[in-house]
Parts: sequence; C-alpha cells; structure tokens
Amino acid sequence: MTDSAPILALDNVSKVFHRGGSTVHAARAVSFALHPGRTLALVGESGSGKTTAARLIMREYRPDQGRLLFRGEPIEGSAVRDMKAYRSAVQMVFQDPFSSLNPVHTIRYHLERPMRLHQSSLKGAARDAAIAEVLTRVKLDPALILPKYPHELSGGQRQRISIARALAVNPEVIIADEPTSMLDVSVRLGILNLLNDMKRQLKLAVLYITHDIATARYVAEDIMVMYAGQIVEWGETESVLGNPQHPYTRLLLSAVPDPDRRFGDTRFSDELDRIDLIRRQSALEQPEVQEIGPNHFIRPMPV
Ligand SMILES: Nc1ncnc2c1ncn2[C@@H]1O[C@H](COP(=O)(O)OP(=O)(O)OP(=O)(O)O)[C@@H](O)[C@H]1O
Repeated sequence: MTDSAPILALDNVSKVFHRGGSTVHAARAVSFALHPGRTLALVGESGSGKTTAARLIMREYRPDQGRLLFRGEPIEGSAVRDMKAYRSAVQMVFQDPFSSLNPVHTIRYHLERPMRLHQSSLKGAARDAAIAEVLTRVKLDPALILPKYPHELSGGQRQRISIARALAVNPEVIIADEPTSMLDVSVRLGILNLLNDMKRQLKLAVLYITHDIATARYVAEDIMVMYAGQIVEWGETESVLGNPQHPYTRLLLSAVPDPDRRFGDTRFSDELDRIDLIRRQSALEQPEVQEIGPNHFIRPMPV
C-alpha cells in the first residue's frame, strides 16, 4: 500500500436505482481511496456496478448515502470554486474512443476546448505549446494530428487523443472505464503502457475499470473485486490475485482464457448462479470484513 494521503475517496457510498417496480442496489456501502502515482483496478462482471462507481465520481449521479472526499474534504456542499477545481482535477477516459470525440471538430478543437475552459490564463503561443506537449506525451506528432478529424485516425490514435484531452487540464485523477475494450488487440498494450507511463511521470491517481482481470494485473498496484454492487475482495494486486479468497474472485480468475478449456464450458455460469443464489438468499446483508494478510481483505460470502 502507500502512506501518501488519498486525493479522492469514496466513503460508504450507496446508490439505488428503481426501475419498473424493481430495485437495483448498484453500489452498496462502497469505500475506496485513490493515491497519487498508483492505479487501483475495479474489476467485476457486467452489471456489477463498476460504471456506477465511475459516474458517482464524475458527479453524474449523487450518492443516496455516503460521501465523496476530495483532498480529505467532503465535496457535497463545497463552494463553486472548489467544485471547479474538482472538475478539472478529475478527468475521465471513456471506453469508446469513437463516440467520445465529436466528428465535426478537428483534434486541435478537442484539445483547445478543455484548456480554454479550465486554464483560461493560457493563450496564444503558450496554449499551442501546451497542446503540442500533451500530444507528444501520448506519442502523437502534433503537426500531423492537429488538423485531422476523428474519422481520419485509427482507434488507438483516437484513444490517445482522449487521454491527451484528459491530460490537457493537468488532472490529478484519471478514471479510465474499460479504456481498451473497444480497441484492436494489437494496440491495447500500447494504451495500457501509456496509462502506466502517465501515472508514473505525472503522479496521477488512476481508477482502472475493467472486467478483464489480466489487464488489471498488468496496470494496477491495488485491486478491488466488485460483485452485485459490493466490494467483496480488495488489497494489493499480487496478494489478491496470488491468493484469492472470495469465491467470486476465484471465479473471475478461472475465466481468464485457458487454451486447455473447451468452448461452451458451462462451469462458469453454473458457479455464478450458485454464488448469486447465496447472495439473494442473504438479501442485502453486509458480512463482516476479514483481514487475509497485510493489505488484503474480503467480505466473505454469507453461509
Ligand atoms: N441509470 C440507471 N437506471 C437504472 N438502473 C441502472 C442505471 N445505471 C445502472 N443501472 C443498473 O445498475 C447495475 C450496475 O450497472 P453498472 O453499469 O454500474 O455495471 P457495470 O459493472 O459497469 O456493467 P458494464 O461492465 O456492463 O458496464 C445494473 O444492474 C444496471 O442495470
């Protein structure tokens, strides 16, 4: 773990959705903290609540319970000036680099706009230099890329632009929601390496959201496994993945592609059904947290 103070923290945050007479507990007493220069991976299957956590951080949703803390202070009810600082400090990189860029605008526009909004003191040649710098950081050639439109770029280049746009406002926190899942396999590693480099060079705190435990292992020092809106196992990545204790973590690890496994294997869905049944029978109980080892915790399955 780390001794550095967290930049951003969720403290017992819950979010419930009501739809067509049913209730979905998308986040159940979720707590975690993001630290400078470290990546925390949030892993779980589709529907486990990962994007809800991201949206709560981006202030698209308000928590029903619990608090968000920014540099140790609750952000709910904070002054407009502090909210503005929060909005530039916390930036998002989306899953889909195709729809997150506006097809009618050039790349220059996409990078200039956030700078105008968040760094209005930067003008003229200084702004051009800052734009060139962020493009160079994401390993794109400014002279070639700036006049282009999104459709003239490859998927990997577009995702680099999305990262450059996030960096354009000097953020402290990056929320990356499945940033490589829509990219060709051949360019995924380049984007993950770029996120790793940015984290180290700029001391960014990164929340890396994924259903892919293998990439989480590659980029994240710390990991949380989310299941049905609840964080069920968390700690240092090597400890959690090297010694997984929760049945759901073990199940996710068993689903990492295995060349010896035959297509159409039903064990995964059978096991998931079994875990789900136990959870439903135990309703919304929050089991006591158990410490597995230094910086490794689980909320055991109810029995
Ligand atoms: N705005 C909403 N209204 C109603 N239900 C919602 C809303 N947003 C999310 N949910 C529900 O909350 C649960 C968690 O959804 P969420 O999108 O956070 O999961 P996820 O782990 O990010 O899934 P995916 O990987 O498919 O994006 C799901 O059951 C989803 O249907």
